[in-house]
Amino acid sequence: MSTSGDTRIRELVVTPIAFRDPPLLNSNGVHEPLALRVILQLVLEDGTVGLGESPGGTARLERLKAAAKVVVGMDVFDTTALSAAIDAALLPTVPSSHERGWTTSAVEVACLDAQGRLLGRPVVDLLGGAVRDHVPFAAYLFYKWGEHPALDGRAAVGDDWGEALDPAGIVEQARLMRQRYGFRSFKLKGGVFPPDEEIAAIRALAEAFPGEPLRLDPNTAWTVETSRYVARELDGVLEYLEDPTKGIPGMAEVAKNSPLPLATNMCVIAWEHLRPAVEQDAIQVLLTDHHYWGGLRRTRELAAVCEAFGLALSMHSNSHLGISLAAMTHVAAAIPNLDHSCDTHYPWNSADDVIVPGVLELRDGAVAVPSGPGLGVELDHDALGRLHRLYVDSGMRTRDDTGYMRRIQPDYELRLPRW
Ligand SMILES: O=C([O-])C(=O)C[C@H](O)[C@@H](O)C(=O)[O-]
Repeated sequence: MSTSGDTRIRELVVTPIAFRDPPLLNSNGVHEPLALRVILQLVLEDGTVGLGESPGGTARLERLKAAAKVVVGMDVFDTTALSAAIDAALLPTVPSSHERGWTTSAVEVACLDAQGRLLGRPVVDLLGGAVRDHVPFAAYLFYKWGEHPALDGRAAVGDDWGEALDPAGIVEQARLMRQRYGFRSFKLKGGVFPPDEEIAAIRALAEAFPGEPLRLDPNTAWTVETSRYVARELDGVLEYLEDPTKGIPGMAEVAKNSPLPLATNMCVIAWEHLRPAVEQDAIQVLLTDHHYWGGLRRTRELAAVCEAFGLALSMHSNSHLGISLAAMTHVAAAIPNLDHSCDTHYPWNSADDVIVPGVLELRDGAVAVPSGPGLGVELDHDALGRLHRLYVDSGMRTRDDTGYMRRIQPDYELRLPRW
């Protein structure tokens, strides 16, 4: 452990990868057979390497490559200056601060991993220390097909989760999640079937898992009126209702009469959204996500802002691998006012991870905070190479749930709100 070496950044290696994803349904369509991420290796002059992970797709990949040019020669401990430099480089072509946040966040995580390795301390210690040694996660339930159908000469691709297209299927999926990972709270991704069918699925879950926290997230598939109806029907059954309708004003309309707290990771996704959301009392729970809130330290700051305004905290996830799970776990461990278990897609994707197995385990519905230096996880270079080749060979460059759905069901129409 030493910081007496040269802590300037020599290189940021940016590697796009693809990994297997099941046919999970949502209000935009269905997950494709592959999901995309980008893996970062931040190499310091003294040879220390910090890891980061970002959602993939051409736009995010190109921005990370632009960031890689900016960071060379800067000090890895200078994260404020690093984020400002990346932000300034992206500003002319990326006007949205939310969009720029995806890039600065991924680089900040790699910096904190490198800092932790240099200091011999886990990242959570750089965020103020752990207030919990295990972070609780919720089982992320999806309506899903039993397999990706045969397409373009490719055979059908099944998995060991099976089909879930009705309340019984969702309860069965929840039982498997409980059996395999011990989850003690459940989130259902809705917006797929008419609201009464999704209400029935939530009631079936409540009966199968009495007293355990439940959430429903239709990703803005409903009108204000439908959202109010569902909130009334599920009063006393859900811990919160997530993004039932679009936008801060729409959510505020629903919140006026909702007996349930409303949560979001869609209408409050950047600092400038906090003020109107609070003024209009549009949400009661914010799902943080370090991937777009500017990194782990900014997420810790966001938690303090939420505390000041009486907003409860949960955590959002997208299809991700172990570097992201480690980062999510460290930051969640450092937030005193984390009121709800965090979301994670990890059970759907962990078979294809890029980290050496053994550190991150979902057990009893929680992940133990890694105690090794930095994020506490090591890169599996063979796995990275394999998943990079899969990316190159697949030709897939952007996520397109709607386009994929249309190829399978040509009459599929994207409508938000749908009901
Ligand atoms: O909570 C959310 O909105 C998400 O998790 C976004 C994801 O893209 C989810 O909808 C998915 O994986 O289909």
